Amino acid sequence: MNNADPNGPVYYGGWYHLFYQHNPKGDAWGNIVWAHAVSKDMVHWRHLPHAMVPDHWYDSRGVLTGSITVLPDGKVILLYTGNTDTLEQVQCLATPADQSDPLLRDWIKHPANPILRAPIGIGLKDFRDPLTAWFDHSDNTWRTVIGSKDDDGHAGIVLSYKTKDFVNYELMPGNMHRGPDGTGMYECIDLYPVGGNSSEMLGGDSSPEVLFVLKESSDDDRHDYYALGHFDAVTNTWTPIDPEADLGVGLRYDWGKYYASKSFYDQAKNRRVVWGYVGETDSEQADHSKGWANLMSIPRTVELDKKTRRNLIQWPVEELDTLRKNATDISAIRVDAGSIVRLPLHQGAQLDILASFRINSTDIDALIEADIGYNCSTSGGAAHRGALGPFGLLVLANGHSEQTAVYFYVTKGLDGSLLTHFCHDESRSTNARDVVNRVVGSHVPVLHGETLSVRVLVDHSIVQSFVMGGRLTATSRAYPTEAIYAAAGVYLFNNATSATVTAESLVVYEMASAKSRDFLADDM
Ligand SMILES: OC[C@H]1O[C@@](CO)(OC[C@@]2(O[C@H]3O[C@H](CO)[C@@H](O)[C@H](O)[C@H]3O)O[C@H](CO)[C@@H](O)[C@@H]2O)[C@@H](O)[C@@H]1O
Repeated sequence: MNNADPNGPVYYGGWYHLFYQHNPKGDAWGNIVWAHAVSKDMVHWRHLPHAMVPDHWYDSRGVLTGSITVLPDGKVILLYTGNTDTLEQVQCLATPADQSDPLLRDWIKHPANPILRAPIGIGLKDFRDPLTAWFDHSDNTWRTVIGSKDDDGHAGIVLSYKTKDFVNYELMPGNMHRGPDGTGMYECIDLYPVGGNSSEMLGGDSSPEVLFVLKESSDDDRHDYYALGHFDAVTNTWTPIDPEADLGVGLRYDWGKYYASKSFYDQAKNRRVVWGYVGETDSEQADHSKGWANLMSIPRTVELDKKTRRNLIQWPVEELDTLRKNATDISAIRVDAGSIVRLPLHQGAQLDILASFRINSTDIDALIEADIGYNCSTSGGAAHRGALGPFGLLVLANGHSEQTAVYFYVTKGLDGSLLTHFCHDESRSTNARDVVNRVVGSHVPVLHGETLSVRVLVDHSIVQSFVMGGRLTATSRAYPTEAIYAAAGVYLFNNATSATVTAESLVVYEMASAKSRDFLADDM
């Protein structure tokens, strides 16, 4: 994509539109325009000409991230951050030149731009990424929020504005939310309801079971954090349901390489879909050599986990299943402690793997306590052997030099409680030396009677895992040099010392390529 953030995703005119931050002149950040692609299914994409380019003093250093709002009368509003000639971040408005064009190809920037500048006390470079607006019935105004930070405490803050015409804005008193000290600049804020009948912000669903997701992209550590909370429109405040899991310190959309996500409400299927971008973990020199950098994640539906009410569920959109072909069912394989099993597949580079595991219960019962304090990132990766883990899959693996391990690791407390972790170990994913390889992941809720399940999407240089039905996700980049195409294999492994594991269900689909291309007249 050269370069990054999804911008203004929207379903309009029968098309899914995805705009994104793009550098037409290189693979590194710079010369930022809104590139534009459309799709009927979010799988097969058609590229259109750039939608928004820097051509005014107020966005000459980049048309930065923003959003699209479709008003009830069909009017389309585009809000974005302009990076001015002095690198000040200002908010700008654009509308379609021809609203009857379902492709939304041409945009007109409003003559009053910039329509909003940073308020007193806010850094001129800390004011960006306006959110899709929603209507507040209490005073009949439109609301949007913009991310920033409070330098006193280095805490992320959510600034909210009201407007009647999208040209004039009023800053609402206080912050909708201030994160814990140290969270830093909140980029690309998102806010939406979950748990009720609809995840549409507009119009809302005021039933008591509704919670509001507040999400921020943390400029400091480049992870997407979210928290569940209550949103009070009257006081204009969002409050986390659990202060220990406040925004920027607890839950993440993804534990791997995934950033600057943005969701939209898909009225065609009454679902909320979220996009994030996946950066490179090799060197800038490698980006220059291959001539491109960064890609968009698989679009995911996002909803409240109604069983726990403590986390979200993210899952690849169902349309992705249309790429499936050649299923191999290898269910009911027993994997003894310390063993590895190669799966009989034709290729391992484009796969959709669905697996569920169960640990032999007598092995668990026989233990008094095991590996409490386990941490994916610091406990030694897939090579570290514990009593009840690691076990799972090796993908993009050739059996000797390269593999990316995706695995469970279960610990047992003295009180008999089990805690399940899911991790990606990238440390052996490539023979190349210019790559930042990590072990990433976290603990994931497993309820009584549930098997340990994971769906792994493998696509050449990217591995995306959806764990326990989507309660946790992890995305890794891998740059295998030998474990490629037909030489890329998949293995089951069990590196636990004291547990036999059964892959109760294991189905592997080969995946077709999506073959995106430029938009042609025939596509209409
Ligand atoms: O493309 C701008 C949008 O991207 C976001 C979130 O990804 O901000 C990223 C940010 O950093 C980029 O620019 C830096 C140079 O200024 C560069 O070092 C970095 O690698 C890039 O990702 O872009 C703004 C503007 O430059 C900067 O303040 C951010 O750190 C989003 O917030 C922006 O709208």
